[in-house]
Amino acid sequence: MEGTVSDVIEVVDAKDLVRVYGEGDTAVHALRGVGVRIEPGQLTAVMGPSGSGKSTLMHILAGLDRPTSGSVKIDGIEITTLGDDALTKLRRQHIGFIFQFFNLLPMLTARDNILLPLTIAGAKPDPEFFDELVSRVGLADRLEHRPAELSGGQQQRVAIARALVSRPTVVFADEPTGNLDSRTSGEILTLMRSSVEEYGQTTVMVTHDAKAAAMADRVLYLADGEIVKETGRSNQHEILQIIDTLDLQ
Ligand SMILES: Nc1ncnc2c1ncn2[C@@H]1O[C@H](COP(=O)(O)OP(=O)(O)OP(=O)(O)O)[C@@H](O)[C@H]1O
Repeated sequence: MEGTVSDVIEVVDAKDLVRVYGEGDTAVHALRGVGVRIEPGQLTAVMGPSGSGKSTLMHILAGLDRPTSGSVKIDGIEITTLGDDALTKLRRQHIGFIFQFFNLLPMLTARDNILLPLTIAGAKPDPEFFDELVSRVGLADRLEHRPAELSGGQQQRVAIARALVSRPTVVFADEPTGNLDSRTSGEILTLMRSSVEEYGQTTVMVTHDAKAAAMADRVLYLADGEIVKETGRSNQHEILQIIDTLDLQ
């Protein structure tokens, strides 16, 4: 039967991911057989010590890098075998990005930065959703400012709105609070949590921040290229214990 609950497709379904950088004696095994399934509407945090493979995993799941072997499906589409053009198109349609250093275009206003994914895709914004999004991220009176005229927190809000504006299948965030003070980090995390609650936005976030992980529905812990542990929502005590064990900070 088609369309039954059992047909629900994972937003992200990755199997047996291996990523080796370099060759021979100098080869680095960044991922050693990682499998991840992400269900819709969840905030997943990925934690682990420096060099454990978090960014490598995120880049491969997001189609920014290719695995040495293994499979990644986004919304049921196998992306590891797509050609470059098809992969670029898939990223535009299905994926939003939030980076540690914001990655805004300096010559564009906040408005044009937010609209960029739609502009590139030749799509028109839904004016109602745009207004709602801009007010949710608190930028209604900053839309005509350029990034240099905005604080770090405001720049990250622009980046969040840019990631959400096309209603992507999944948002990947790489240490979104890594370059912000603790108060601003808290505001940004609250905003990311609310995009999960309000818009059902599936989000995967690499983070070193225990507060960020405590807001997640699920936390995956990587060590030396493997997933070594997984915990559920807001189990701060357990998260802190694991951070201690893995010597993350
Ligand atoms: N382009 C590359 N060439 C060679 N080795 C690489 C490359 N990118 C990453 N690595 C290596 O792969 C391993 C995993 O790196 P990765 O950046 O994924 O770790 P991470 O957990 O994100 O670290 P951090 O928390 O410090 O950002 C590391 O040993 C790293 O040095």
